[in-house]
Amino acid sequence: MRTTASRTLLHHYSSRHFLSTLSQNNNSSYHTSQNIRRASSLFMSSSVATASCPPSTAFTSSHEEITLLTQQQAAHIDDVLMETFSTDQLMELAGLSVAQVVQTHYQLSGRGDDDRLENDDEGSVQKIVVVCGPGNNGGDGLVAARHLKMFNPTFNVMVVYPRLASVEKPLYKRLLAQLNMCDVPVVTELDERMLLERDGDVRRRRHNTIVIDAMLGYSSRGAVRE
Ligand SMILES: NC(=O)C1=CN([C@@H]2O[C@H](COP(=O)(O)OP(=O)(O)OC[C@H]3O[C@@H](n4cnc5c(N)ncnc54)[C@H](OP(=O)(O)O)[C@@H]3O)[C@@H](O)[C@H]2O)[C@H](O)CC1
Repeated sequence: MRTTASRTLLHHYSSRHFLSTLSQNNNSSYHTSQNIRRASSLFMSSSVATASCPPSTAFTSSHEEITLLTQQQAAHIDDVLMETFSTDQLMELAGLSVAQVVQTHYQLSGRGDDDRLENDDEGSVQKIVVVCGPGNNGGDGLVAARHLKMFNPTFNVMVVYPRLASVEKPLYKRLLAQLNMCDVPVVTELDERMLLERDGDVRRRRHNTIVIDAMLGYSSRGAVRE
């Protein structure tokens, strides 16, 4: 029974990532998709997800109904998966799927030959900023940034990693080396000017930046601190 549930959970792992993030951060920058809704119903029908606290529902800005997991439920699902899968594997799946949902939702297509984004109108996306915390949730963000860049090298992706210096684990060192290989800049502070495509180019200021919140997952404790 546990193996079957485990397989279902793994298959939809990344969608859980979205769900738990949404439940923990009311101001999450993530948007939902049909995939997430489908995954949520699968989660809730799995024996692993039947925790003492029942799941709740919420609506996104586009009025899609989604199921939310509590911090405890999300951690429990990871505990079950960690009996069989490594952190690297789960992180890779979570980050890849975040990248896929962002690309699909925002219909990102990269730049045309003339160094402009295709469909360069007011709704186009100029930059993707992934803000990463010091834990595994931040690791998911590092993976998502890499995949977005690999989907299309012309995507303007950057990582903000405020506690970069305190991250000692070999896993994070590898993830950072991979970002370096892919030419994704990693900074510890976000300077507002980084959000502009070109200094002094007023036209480009109107365009959008996607901010992916990968700061805190289910191990978040108390009020947010530096
Ligand atoms: N099986 C797994 O573990 C996997 C989890 N995944 C994702 O990772 C998160 C859970 O990861 P975890 O490392 O346990 O923790 P977090 O990323 O949520 O954050 C822990 C760090 O955050 C700091 N922290 C905690 N509370 C606060 C706060 N209020 N303000 C600022 N900083 C905070 C904490 O810092 P300390 O100073 O207390 O050490 C930790 O460093 C899970 O949600 C999944 O998204 C992966 O997908 C892979 C598998």
